[in-house]
Amino acid sequence: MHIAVTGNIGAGKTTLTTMLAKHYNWEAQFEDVDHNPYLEDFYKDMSQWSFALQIYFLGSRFRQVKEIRESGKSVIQDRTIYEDAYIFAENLNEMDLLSERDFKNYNSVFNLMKSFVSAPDLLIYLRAEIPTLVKQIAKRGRDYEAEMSIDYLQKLNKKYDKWINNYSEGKLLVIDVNDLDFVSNPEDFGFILERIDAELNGLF
Ligand SMILES: Nc1ncnc2c1ncn2[C@@H]1O[C@H](COP(=O)(O)OP(=O)(O)O)[C@@H](O)[C@H]1O
Ligand SMILES: Nc1ncnc2c1ncn2[C@H]1C[C@H](O)[C@@H](COP(=O)(O)O)O1
Repeated sequence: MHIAVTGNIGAGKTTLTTMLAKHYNWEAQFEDVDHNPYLEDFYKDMSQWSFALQIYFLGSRFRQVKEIRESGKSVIQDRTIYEDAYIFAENLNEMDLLSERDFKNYNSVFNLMKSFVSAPDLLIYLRAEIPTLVKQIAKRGRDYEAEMSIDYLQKLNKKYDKWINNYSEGKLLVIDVNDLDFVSNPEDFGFILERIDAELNGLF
């Protein structure tokens, strides 16, 4: 079984993925952030590093998909390969931070990879408004994310909502996390578990 947690930067994906992996005894697959060779440079100069970063994330995400498929285990994944292409790369192109030529090149690789990728059995979307995202990004405190603009987060949020509204590849659970503190409030975590259990029952 393949479960994936999706959502904008700071929505709580890594935190929830960790908690769910522990609760259900699933294996967790996390994003390649701490050892990512481009991320810090990307935030300093998006235009210069966007293509290199997108190719890096694409490769790393495809490796995860391959591992999930080959493992035969129940795996929960922190962010999907679709988000790299449909949210981040597309947005960078629209912001003129990823050239037409590089975006075309990127998409031809992504489309090739996509034919080998199966959608997760369950996609959990953590929907968060900008103030929630800003608060949680600050709480996490990565130096290179400190200057992230509201405009960038807003554009990504719009893309997420559009993508999720049209998502039909598999089961989808949308959780509004604006008023949920699943980190320190067991009732809020319980509410999320109830909703996931209902979806999982429908899978088998
Ligand atoms: N619903 C929540 N309530 C309280 N704190 C949260 C919530 N979701 C995330 N956080 C906190 O916000 C920060 C960012 O969360 P994180 O899981 O790293 O987000 P993401 O992986 O989506 O970027 C972490 O410090 C986390 O503990
Ligand atoms: N495909 C991507 N393009 C640009 N930036 C990306 C991409 N995937 C992840 N990121 C960034 C956003 C955050 O700064 C870190 C970690 O993501 P998070 O949503 O906080 O887990 O990587």
